[in-house]
Amino acid sequence: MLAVLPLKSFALAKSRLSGVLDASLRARLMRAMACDVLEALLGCARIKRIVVLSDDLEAKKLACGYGVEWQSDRSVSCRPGLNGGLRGAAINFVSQGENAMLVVHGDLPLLTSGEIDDVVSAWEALSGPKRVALVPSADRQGTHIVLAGPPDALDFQFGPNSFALHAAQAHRKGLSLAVLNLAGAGADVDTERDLRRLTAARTVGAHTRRVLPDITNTLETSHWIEEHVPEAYFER
Ligand SMILES: Nc1nc2c(ncn2[C@@H]2O[C@H](COP(=O)(O)OP(=O)(O)OP(=O)(O)O)[C@@H](O)[C@H]2O)c(=O)[nH]1
Ligand SMILES: O=C(O)[C@H](O)COP(=O)(O)O
Repeated sequence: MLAVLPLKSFALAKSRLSGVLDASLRARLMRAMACDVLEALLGCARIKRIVVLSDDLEAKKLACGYGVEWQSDRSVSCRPGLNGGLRGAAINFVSQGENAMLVVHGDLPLLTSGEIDDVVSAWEALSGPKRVALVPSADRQGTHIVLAGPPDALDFQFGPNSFALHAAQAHRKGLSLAVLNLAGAGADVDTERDLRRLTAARTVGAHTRRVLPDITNTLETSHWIEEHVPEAYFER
């Protein structure tokens, strides 16, 4: 099984956390989560090929360090963004004879090799020429994992409401579909609320766990400021 880990530039990642974490801590967090996801993929025996898809040279270095492949968005697609890059990569994988493609997002620090294995098993249990397994976010708005066979079976529609869009597309195209609700894979890190959940979680990946003390400190400091420094003190 081929797995693709798409990564936006670490310096630009997690922009929705810019109100709570500074740029350097956001980049460290994203890098750590990507390492944990890569290690979960490497720990799953059924994953035989891993490709990091990113225009970021730091992500390229990370891929090389783990001995996995790297492809740039730009080299596989002229359409910018996550969906364009994944579509271009999928078309190339079809021409290379790959029969399926597992897309796993990089901001899933609770993901385990066992959950990846569950997704592959659910997909393998489907019948029909075109099969798709989806793992939605815990709130069922986003999609965190897609396993599509053949790789171009689904047009990727990551963005707002992506789970409903992916499921509706699969239905419209007559694809066999499996949906898995998974605790680790369902938990990404986009908002301050997600960060607070992450600091309280028990089974966080080892790399992300090492960044948590600094995140906890930052959250506690901003909480202290909110409690003790009245809004009126801030210059407008
Ligand atoms: N290759 C590639 N990966 C991307 C791109 N945009 C997002 N990703 C990756 O797709 C996955 C899901 O991304 P998001 O949840 O939107 O994360 P994000 O873009 O860092 O978060 P925000 O900046 O807060 O929107 C993560 O692994 C990202 O690194 C892109 O343009 N190209
Ligand atoms: O579906 C998506 O676009 C991404 O996975 C982000 O999902 P989210 O809504 O859980 O952030």
